[in-house]
Amino acid sequence: MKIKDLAGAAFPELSAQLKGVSSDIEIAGITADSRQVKPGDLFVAVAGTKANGTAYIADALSRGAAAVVAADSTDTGADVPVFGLSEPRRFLAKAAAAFYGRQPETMVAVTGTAGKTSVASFTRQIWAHSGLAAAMIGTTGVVAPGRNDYGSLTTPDPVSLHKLLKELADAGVTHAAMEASSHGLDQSRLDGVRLAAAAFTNLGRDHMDYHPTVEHYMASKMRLFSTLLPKGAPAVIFADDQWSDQAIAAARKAGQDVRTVGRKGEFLTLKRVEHFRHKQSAEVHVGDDIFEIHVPLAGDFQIANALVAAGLAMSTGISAKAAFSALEKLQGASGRLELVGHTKDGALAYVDYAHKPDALENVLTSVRPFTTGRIIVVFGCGGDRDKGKRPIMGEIATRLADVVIVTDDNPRSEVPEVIRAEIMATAKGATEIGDRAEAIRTAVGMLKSGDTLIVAGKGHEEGQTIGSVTLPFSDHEEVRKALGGL
Ligand SMILES: CC(=O)N[C@H]1[C@@H](OP(=O)(O)OP(=O)(O)OC[C@H]2O[C@@H](n3ccc(=O)[nH]c3=O)[C@H](O)[C@@H]2O)O[C@H](CO)[C@@H](O)[C@@H]1O[C@H](C)C(=O)N[C@@H](C)C(=O)N[C@H](CCC(=O)O)C(=O)O
Ligand SMILES: Nc1ncnc2c1ncn2[C@@H]1O[C@H](COP(=O)(O)OP(=O)(O)OP(=O)(O)O)[C@@H](O)[C@H]1O
Ligand SMILES: N[C@H](CCC[C@H](N)C(=O)O)C(=O)O
Ligand SMILES: [Mg+2]
Repeated sequence: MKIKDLAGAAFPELSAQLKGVSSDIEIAGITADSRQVKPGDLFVAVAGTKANGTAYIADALSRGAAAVVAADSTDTGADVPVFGLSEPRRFLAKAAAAFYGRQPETMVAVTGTAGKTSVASFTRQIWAHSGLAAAMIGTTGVVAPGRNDYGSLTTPDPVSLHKLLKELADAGVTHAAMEASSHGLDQSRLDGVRLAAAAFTNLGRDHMDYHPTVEHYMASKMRLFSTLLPKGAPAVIFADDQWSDQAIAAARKAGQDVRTVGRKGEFLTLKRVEHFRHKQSAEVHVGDDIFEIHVPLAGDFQIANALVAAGLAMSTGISAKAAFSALEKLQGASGRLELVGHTKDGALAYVDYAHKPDALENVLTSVRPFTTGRIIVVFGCGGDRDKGKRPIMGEIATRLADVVIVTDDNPRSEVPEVIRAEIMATAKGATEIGDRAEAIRTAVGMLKSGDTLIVAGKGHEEGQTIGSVTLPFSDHEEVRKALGGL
């Protein structure tokens, strides 16, 4: 593809700079990582959290880059043009979209602190229930007809993302739901995606290592409405969160068709909810119609997620009736309050991905109504991530559970004992067991009839990162092994 076609109408700033021979430069590929440059590639130098890509222009050139885009145009002395653009990350996304050229025709994105993976997964399931070839892209990876790949980032970098979207479109996928993380939005990872609708779930404390303030965190999330979703497109917003009004205001300001869902929702109004052990039923009003919905999952928050997903599906052509009937067969996203097994006398063991305060609070509150005995929780906090959440989570665990075991999550480059001590500081009466497998065995061994065990923080993850090494580890497997050994 020629660089002039890549720039095209999508990036007038670059088109304006292209003249003469440089506009005919043939681009073989695009990357923002100099180490991945192959001869003929376009290297886009972006500023990151650890390094600035401009420092690697020389490296990219030595590997055969055909052109470079950076924040400033500089003369490299080499026979390769360096185009200066004010927003290289945004260009990277637009260029990747143009380079790969195709995406599933109908795409939606969901943002929020908690519930993104669940909503993306439920939306895919509702579409699939209506016979559509549907996919989801998020924390748990990629799920599409005939495809289930484990993932690493919640929102992939733009080059991987658009390569994936083309693959999905080529494989016949027409509908895709993706997660928009605050990092992804802030770093313009999905600026090249054409969205038919978008959603907001809620805002809580997370990623305060990355965002200087909560307002910055919220503003990053709001880019989904203010910058990415086209004017007039449906914006599905969960109405019962304390940040809902701000999200509604952002979407209204951007001229979108705001559709609120929840108890205060006007598009889908939640009336009555009944919680059972493994399922919930609710009454939902849609205009003048009243529906009884049944969701075969535990956890109050799953009703909220199900409504947001139904709102997205209905905003992309699915009828209310079809959306709600699909909810009856919903499968939870892997590791989201997932019942992994039970003891012989019926104590339940769940694996959950709560790794931030609100999520932990929600999950522990959700299991209380059906726990006649004790709630036992095993959790830790990841290293190299927001340290401020550790004491908050310690307090929540001891307030809402009866037995708390503090263990390791992914310590990464941090000293595990230090992370645990920061949690233990507020977790009065908690037991500390660093080895996660041993912590799970101990907790399972304590279970008596009526108890509920929550192993929180790692959900679907299949490894544990200690230092720079990731060893195979699965909470599911450890819980099953421990239950089997009883
Ligand atoms: C903090 C963060 O978001 N980092 C992501 C970001 O890296 P960065 O921009 O900070 O990179 P950097 O190391 O400062 O380097 C700057 C630039 O120089 C380039 N470089 C660097 C070295 C070199 O030799 N040559 C070179 O060209 C890099 O490729 C990069 O383009 O861009 C990279 C490429 O897209 C990502 O891989 C990387 O994710 C790291 C691995 C990460 O852990 N991210 C997490 C925090 C994350 O994004 N999480 C969110 C939210 C999760 C949730 O749901 O809660 C997610 O969407 O997954
Ligand atoms: N709507 C919700 N409100 C509050 N807590 C929720 C909600 N949905 C899920 N949770 C909690 O958050 C955890 C993660 O859920 P999910 O994976 O769907 O969210 P996410 O936004 O994708 O999270 P992440 O950013 O970590 O990928 C769940 O295991 C549960 O504990
Ligand atoms: N996407 C999140 C996942 C955190 C999961 C938790 N197990 C941890 O390692 O902290 C992050 O990278 O911050
Ligand atoms: Mg997620």
